[in-house]
Amino acid sequence: MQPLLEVANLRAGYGPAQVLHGVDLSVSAGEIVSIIGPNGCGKSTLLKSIMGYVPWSKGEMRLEGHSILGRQTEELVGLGLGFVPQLANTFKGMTVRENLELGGYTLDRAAVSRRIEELVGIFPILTPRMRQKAGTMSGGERQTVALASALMAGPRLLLLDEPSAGLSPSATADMFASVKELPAKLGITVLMVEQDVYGALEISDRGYVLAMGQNEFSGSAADILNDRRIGIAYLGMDPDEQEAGHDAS
Ligand SMILES: Nc1ncnc2c1ncn2[C@@H]1O[C@H](COP(=O)(O)OP(=O)(O)OP(=O)(O)O)[C@@H](O)[C@H]1O
Repeated sequence: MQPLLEVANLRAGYGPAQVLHGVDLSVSAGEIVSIIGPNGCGKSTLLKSIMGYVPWSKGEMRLEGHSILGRQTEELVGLGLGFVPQLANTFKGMTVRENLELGGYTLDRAAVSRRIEELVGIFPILTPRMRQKAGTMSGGERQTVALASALMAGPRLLLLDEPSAGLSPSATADMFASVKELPAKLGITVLMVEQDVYGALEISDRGYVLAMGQNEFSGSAADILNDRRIGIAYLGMDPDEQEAGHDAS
C-alpha cells in the first residue's frame, strides 16, 4: 500500500550547516511512528523539514505519492499536515476554549463545537478547564492544550516534537495514552520525535533511529526495543547487565 508520507534521501539543514545527510522514512495511514536518536542527530530538523521550515538541498518528499518538497508550510497544512513544536506555546492570555477555537479557525461554529466535543473525549483534563486561561495551567496541561489545538484543524498526519518535554511522569503517561488513541478515534496518523524512548515506542507501531543525520536503524517498535546494540547505544541499556542476563540463561 502507498505510504501516507514518504521521505527519500533528504538532505537539509541551516545554510552551510547541513544536518540531514540523506534520510529515508515512510509513514502509513493509521500508524504511530517514532523517531529516536541522540541529542543533536537531527530529529527535530527532520520534522521541521517535512513542515517546510528548514531548507532542503536534495531528496524527495511525497504525501500520498504527490511531491510536497519545497511547499510552503501553509500549503502543507492545507494538505493535512499538522505540527506541534517542542515545548509548544499556547496563547497564555486566552482561555483553553479560545485556544481551541483559534486552532479551528478554518471551521464554522458548529464544526468547532463538534471537534471540541471529540477532543475532550480524548483529553479529559480539558473538560473542567475550558474557561481557564492557558497561562495559569501547568506545563503538562498547556502541552495538552497545544496538542488539542493542533488537532482542531483535523490534520491527517500530525508531527509531534517531544510531546513529553517538561512533563512529570504521570503527565507523560497521560500524554502518551491520549496520543495512542488518535489513529483509532480521529483517524490521525502520528509521526513523533521523543526523548522518552521507551514511552514512545510502547505506543508506536514502528520506529526510526537516527544518528548524525542519517538512518541508523528502522523496524517495528518491538524490534527496536529488543535490539541489544540499539539498546546499548541509544536506549541507555547497561551492556554488563545484559551480558549477565545472557550468561544466566
Ligand atoms: N536554527 C538552527 N540553525 C543552525 N543550526 C541548528 C538550528 N537548529 C538546530 N541546529 C543544529 O542542527 C543539529 C540538529 O538539531 P536538532 O534540533 O534537529 O536535533 P535533535 O536530534 O532534535 O536534538 P534534541 O534531541 O537535542 O532535541 C544540531 O547540531 C543543532 O545545533
